Amino acid sequence: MNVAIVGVTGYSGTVLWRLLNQHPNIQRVNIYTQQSDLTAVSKQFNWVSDQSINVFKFDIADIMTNNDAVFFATPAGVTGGYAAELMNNDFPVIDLSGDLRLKDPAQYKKWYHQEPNVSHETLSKVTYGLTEFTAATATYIANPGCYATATLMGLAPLVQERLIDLNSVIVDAKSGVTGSGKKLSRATHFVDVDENFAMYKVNQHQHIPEIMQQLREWAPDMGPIQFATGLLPIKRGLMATIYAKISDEVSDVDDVIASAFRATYMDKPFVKIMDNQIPDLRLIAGSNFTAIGWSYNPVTRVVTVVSVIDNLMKGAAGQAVQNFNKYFGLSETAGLTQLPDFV
Ligand SMILES: NC(=O)C1=CN([C@@H]2O[C@H](COP(=O)(O)OP(=O)(O)OC[C@H]3O[C@@H](n4cnc5c(N)ncnc54)[C@H](OP(=O)(O)O)[C@@H]3O)[C@@H](O)[C@H]2O)C=CC1
Ligand SMILES: CC(=O)N[C@@H](CCC(=O)OP(=O)(O)O)C(=O)O
Repeated sequence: MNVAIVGVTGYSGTVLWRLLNQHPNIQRVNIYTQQSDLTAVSKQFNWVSDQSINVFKFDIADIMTNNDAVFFATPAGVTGGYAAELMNNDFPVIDLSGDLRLKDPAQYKKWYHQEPNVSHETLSKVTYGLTEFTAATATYIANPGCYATATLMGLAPLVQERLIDLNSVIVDAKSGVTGSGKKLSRATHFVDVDENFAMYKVNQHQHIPEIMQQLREWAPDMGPIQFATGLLPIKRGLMATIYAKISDEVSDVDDVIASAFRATYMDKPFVKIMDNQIPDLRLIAGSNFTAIGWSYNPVTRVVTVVSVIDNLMKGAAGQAVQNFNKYFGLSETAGLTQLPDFV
């Protein structure tokens, strides 16, 4: 198969390039860019690759003619303008941006602070590609946000099995700096990040509506969540710490929680259930794994669930490849067998 990447010089685009070049079912990776100097783009990669680096001017018609699928690793605001054309041509798209994740354009305007340029009808045809839970059936797959992925995976069994008070969820999530992309900003300057820890977008993060949208599919009476995000002084890794009150009706709580997590993720190759061991970021660094552990406090009846991912792998490029594999009926793990770096 031939695949296209748009946004290859960004952090998740670069990781995607590496994964797709090592994918057993992909013969050729074509890069498309809005940059005028195509040689400069190819130089980022050609020193490590014996194969020629194929870089082309961004052109939707060319992408559809010469590829079997396209991955967009572009900032919010780019894919909305091309989505309808790609869908009308039934061309498979895996979109890493947040442009088509929310079904309601008004929500996009509110949380992304941009005019939505996608219709309700187009949005209704998109698959939200949380790979462990959603069948990638539509040609247009919206890859979930990094915080949304870790949070939803940590909450899924608790919400689906109604083990918790649906109005009691508090999430405290933290990410490495690659999560904020390659563009320079004051908040991600080395001097501000190094040996520091800062909260940001508290109660205002754009993944809140995406998380709520999915939680309400699992439990229509799901209450609002409290959601905070912080910037860790590391490059990669994301931890969502989730607090929720266990429902009064649940007894044998430790066993019930363990059974729910094990049943939900029983046959999922990229999910590691740690039970009462709390995972850290090194466990999953550089891999597509999600590791989930928890601790139940019988005094307060609160469970603390910790869900960790590599933001550029399961949080972006890795899950995008997993969505690609599922859409094309390939082995779910194809191209994704990297073990964690551990150190
Ligand atoms: N970083 C992360 O951990 C995660 C990121 N995401 C999402 O994935 C997407 C990419 O993220 P990330 O890699 O961090 O982004 P970066 O900011 O690092 O890179 C984005 C790339 O997109 C291309 N680009 C920039 N502006 C435009 C434009 N106007 N039109 C077309 N292409 C453009 C550029 O690549 P080029 O010049 O090569 O074309 C650029 O390098 C974003 O939507 C982000 O929100 C989702 C989950 C996690
Ligand atoms: C550390 C950091 O800044 N992370 C980014 C997450 C990027 C992302 O996934 O945002 P999209 O919804 O556009 O895909 C943030 O908090 O906005």
